[in-house]
Amino acid sequence: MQYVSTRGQAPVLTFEDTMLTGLARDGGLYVPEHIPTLSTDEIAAMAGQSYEDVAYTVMRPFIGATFTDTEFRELIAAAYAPFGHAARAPLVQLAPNHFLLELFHGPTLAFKDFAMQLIGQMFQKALGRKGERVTIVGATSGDTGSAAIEAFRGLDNVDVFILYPHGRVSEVQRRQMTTPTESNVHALAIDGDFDDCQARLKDMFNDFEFRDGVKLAGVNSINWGRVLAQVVYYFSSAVSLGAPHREISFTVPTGNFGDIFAGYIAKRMGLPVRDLVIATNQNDILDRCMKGQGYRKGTVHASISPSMDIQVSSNFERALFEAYGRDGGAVAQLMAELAEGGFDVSQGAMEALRENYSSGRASEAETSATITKALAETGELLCPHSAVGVKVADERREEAVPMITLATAHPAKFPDAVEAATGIRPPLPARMADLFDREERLTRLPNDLAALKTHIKETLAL
Ligand SMILES: Cc1ncc(COP(=O)(O)O)c(C=O)c1O
Ligand SMILES: N[C@@H](CCOP(=O)(O)O)C(=O)O
Repeated sequence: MQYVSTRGQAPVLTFEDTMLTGLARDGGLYVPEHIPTLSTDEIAAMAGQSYEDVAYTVMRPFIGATFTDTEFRELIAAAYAPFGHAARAPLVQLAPNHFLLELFHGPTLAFKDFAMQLIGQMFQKALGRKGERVTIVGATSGDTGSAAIEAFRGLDNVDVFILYPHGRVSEVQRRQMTTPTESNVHALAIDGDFDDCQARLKDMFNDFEFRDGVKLAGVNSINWGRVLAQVVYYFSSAVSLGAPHREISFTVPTGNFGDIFAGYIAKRMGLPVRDLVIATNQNDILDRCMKGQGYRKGTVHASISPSMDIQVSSNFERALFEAYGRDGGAVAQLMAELAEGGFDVSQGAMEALRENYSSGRASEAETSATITKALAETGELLCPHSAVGVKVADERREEAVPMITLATAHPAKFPDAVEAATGIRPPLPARMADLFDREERLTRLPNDLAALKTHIKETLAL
């Protein structure tokens, strides 16, 4: 399996090089040159299998010769062993034909652990074999950063720098990033929003002298391995509700578009997905775009679902690449227009997008009311991101087709919003009970590329 850039001008790479490279050198994102399919029998055989076995079947066709079958099975087993639920991604029923996919039983209590724990294993194996060291720089609105730090803390061949927007992540998220004591972990509080952090990260990748000098690697969903690992739970959950013999819809709380794009890949691989619903908070650029208003950057407004406070949605580029018939030149042109403020999606591409995705948004009041209502009616305590999903799913779901809403984080990561809506302050799991007693370590920096590069180089003593 080879990987190509969404902008068509970067070298074609293997899975291993794609994983270790991060952003393509033309500024684009890597995608598989073709999307493999699974037969109905192969999908049906997943019923009753362990999450790990489903993961192997779904991801194996994308890995090529990077790992042997045995190695890959071992990496998967090690990745999911720390999860706090035997099913890894259990489904609970909210209402007739509406199910919640709990993706928050990993070490840092968010869906990011599904991919990050596996990426951590794959990086270690690949770097150990090559005898190489890399510098991971990540941008986070809260959850990617904590998951990345957990996956890479203490490793010999990796330094990890995480840029998060100062004052715009929850206290639990911040402490997950600032309290690890390992010397290879560096939490950087940036004076800006998540879009600024992600833009500076992409600037670093596009500065080849810096990129090559520090051996830059990325673990945001820029990295194809992140998207790939998230495809698995679409299969495991759909099969447990009767796929491939019936259609299933999904609603996905969306910010950077990595998670829902993984759902699209599952569909292309043969899973009978009827609707993929993009659920946004008040930062609703994607919902506006799907409603035909073009893709135009606005100001990021802080919300009670802070991990989705994103306007420039990185993986939407991958969706556009597919919608424009895999025309890298067209995507490069759109991204140049985005840098100037935004663009209109052509009619043909809009139709292609609407064949696969629909959308909805939740205001702050609607999100809060959904947390209250879900507790009263189902006993489920939702995090605000999952509540955005449940609210939009309730508007979109059809009687005859099961709807699965992705619950992307544990309510204890956002205790203020949950307490305001329900009066209940959800406790952290026992293993994190002392999180608020641990000492914090962080560096505050301006939203300035030169300052960031200097800080990283000085920390690495380069
Ligand atoms: C809790 C939570 N929910 C939803 C999202 C949105 O996911 P994506 O960025 O893959 O669209 C994020 C951030 O990515 C998140 O941390
Ligand atoms: N919500 C994310 C934003 C980064 O998304 P990613 O999937 O590209 O890593 C976060 O929690 O950091």
